[in-house]
Amino acid sequence: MSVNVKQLAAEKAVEYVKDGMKVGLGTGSTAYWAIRKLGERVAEGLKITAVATSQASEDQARELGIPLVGFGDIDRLDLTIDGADELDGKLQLVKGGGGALLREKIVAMGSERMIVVADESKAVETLGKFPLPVEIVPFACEWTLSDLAKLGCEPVLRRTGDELYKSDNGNYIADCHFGAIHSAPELAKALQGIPGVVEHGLFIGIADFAIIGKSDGSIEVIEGDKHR
Ligand SMILES: O=C[C@H](O)[C@H](O)[C@H](O)COP(=O)(O)O
Repeated sequence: MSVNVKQLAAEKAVEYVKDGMKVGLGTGSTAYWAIRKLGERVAEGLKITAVATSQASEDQARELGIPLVGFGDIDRLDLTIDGADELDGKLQLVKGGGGALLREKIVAMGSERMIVVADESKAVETLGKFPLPVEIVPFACEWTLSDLAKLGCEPVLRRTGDELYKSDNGNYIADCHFGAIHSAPELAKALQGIPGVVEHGLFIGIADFAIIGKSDGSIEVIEGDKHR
């Protein structure tokens, strides 16, 4: 029987959730399994409150009866569990394949701890094979795309069918094909200098550790280089 590596990693991470915790719910096909498991534990009596990083995760949590709170009702979270599109040995991440990077970054940075859950295909030596998602405002997006291209990438506006994709925040996502990213901090700084950029999918020094599910049924833990 083949192992569901995403489920394996996600369910391991949920073991870190304890009674009374305020939890950030990630987005994507791996976070989905974490939310599902949390729903089971809540049904068994686990007492937590949660915030979600996307409409999809919020809907899933609500269906499962996970108690959701507004951001005005809490200041910080204890733990966020979220997926990643790529992660390297320093636990620098590329996120945003599902378009949720802005909310994910707000939630992860407002958490005492962030656990990344992923399958082994996400662990890479050098970031950049997965095009870096960058959330940009629709206003003057052509200029923003041209500023992004000057950083050495080919930016492509994400689409859903014939329509331009819009994030939960009403913004566009530019998928930026940089190739190998040799200095993520330098690139992050340059991206932050572009006025039309709302946020980018590089998560540096944010995650505490990653739980990687492997097809042989084992898990690997990668410790982060957290400096926040
Ligand atoms: O915007 C989406 C998120 O950053 C996801 O956590 C990321 O794309 C990984 O998703 P998945 O677990 O589906 O590969």
